[in-house]
Amino acid sequence: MISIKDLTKVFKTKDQDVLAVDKLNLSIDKGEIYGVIGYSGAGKSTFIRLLNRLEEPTSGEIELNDQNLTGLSKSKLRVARQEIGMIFQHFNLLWSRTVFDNIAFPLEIAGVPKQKRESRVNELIDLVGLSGRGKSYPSQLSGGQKQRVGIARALANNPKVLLCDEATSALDPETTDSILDLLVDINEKLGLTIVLITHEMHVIRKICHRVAVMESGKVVESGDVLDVFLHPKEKVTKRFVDQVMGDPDRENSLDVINENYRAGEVIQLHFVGENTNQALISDVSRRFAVNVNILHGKITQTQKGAYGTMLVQIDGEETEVKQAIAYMKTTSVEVEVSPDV
Ligand SMILES: Nc1ncnc2c1ncn2[C@@H]1O[C@H](COP(=O)(O)OP(=O)(O)OP(=O)(O)O)[C@@H](O)[C@H]1O
Repeated sequence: MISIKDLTKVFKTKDQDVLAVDKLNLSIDKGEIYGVIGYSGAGKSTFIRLLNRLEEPTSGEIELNDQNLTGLSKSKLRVARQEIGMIFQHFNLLWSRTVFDNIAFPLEIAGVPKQKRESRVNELIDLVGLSGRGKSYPSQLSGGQKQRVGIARALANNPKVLLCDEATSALDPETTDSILDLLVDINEKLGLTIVLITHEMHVIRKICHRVAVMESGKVVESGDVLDVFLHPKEKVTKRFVDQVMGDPDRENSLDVINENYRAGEVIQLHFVGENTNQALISDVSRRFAVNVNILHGKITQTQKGAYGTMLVQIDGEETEVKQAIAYMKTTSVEVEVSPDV
């Protein structure tokens, strides 16, 4: 659906050239929610703005449904852009227009006749859960409601792709969740492809099917969200996974654990599925003469199912402990022996 090849953006400033996006390659499937995560300065905003040519690429190609966006003239680009909606961190609404008129704006530009416009806007207002608020002005709305207007406006011309530029970063956690639920809802109802950028792993965890991790303008790691949670390869990815799974007291607790549980081995299990770990622990206790003590654990839900980590102490005769760990490693549960403190 979207194919990005060697996409590069260099900003030329007075003092220096800044390589914001560096030969980035990515392929995004129709109907998926694709998240791009990275710390500040990684190049995420530049990347997403390149996708609809709000920013002109220095080199590389972007294909949307086999149409090369990078080669299009201004007039053809205007038409192609109707396939791509976008929402922003600070909503970018027109403050002097009502909710209804904000949503109608792109339809006016596209030359949709008044009557059709009205029914489409009303449909969109219902879709995003703003029924009865059509006559309100943006200043009379909460942050979450403003973003709902942004979403309705972005969907007005029936785009195939929705780009989300840190769409929930200005919202509190509860409102963030309600906007993320709305994005999943429209992804499922309309089969809309969503590309989002964020610095919050919670957003990736909650709604994305796949994720790419960006650092210094490049994608350093990508894959299915659950896979990335289960096998993060890069240091930066591990830090993002820790945003969701990490316990603020983990370091202290590991110190204490290492002090207090000197016998046997302390291991960390990473697993997919709610019950996988319980099944494994009872299985191991039955098969081997060991005690399994659960020290700490956390399970979180992703779009593709549950992911969890658990810290356990395996205690018993050395050979039994070794055999138990060797057995655990043959299962679908990922085993990390002597996790870092
Ligand atoms: N218009 C510009 N002119 C010059 N340099 C720019 C411009 N826009 C972005 N950059 C630089 O490009 C790099 C990537 O910035 P970008 O805003 O894309 O990162 P980001 O991951 O979105 O970070 P943030 O979340 O802080 O916006 C940074 O070094 C930034 O200073």
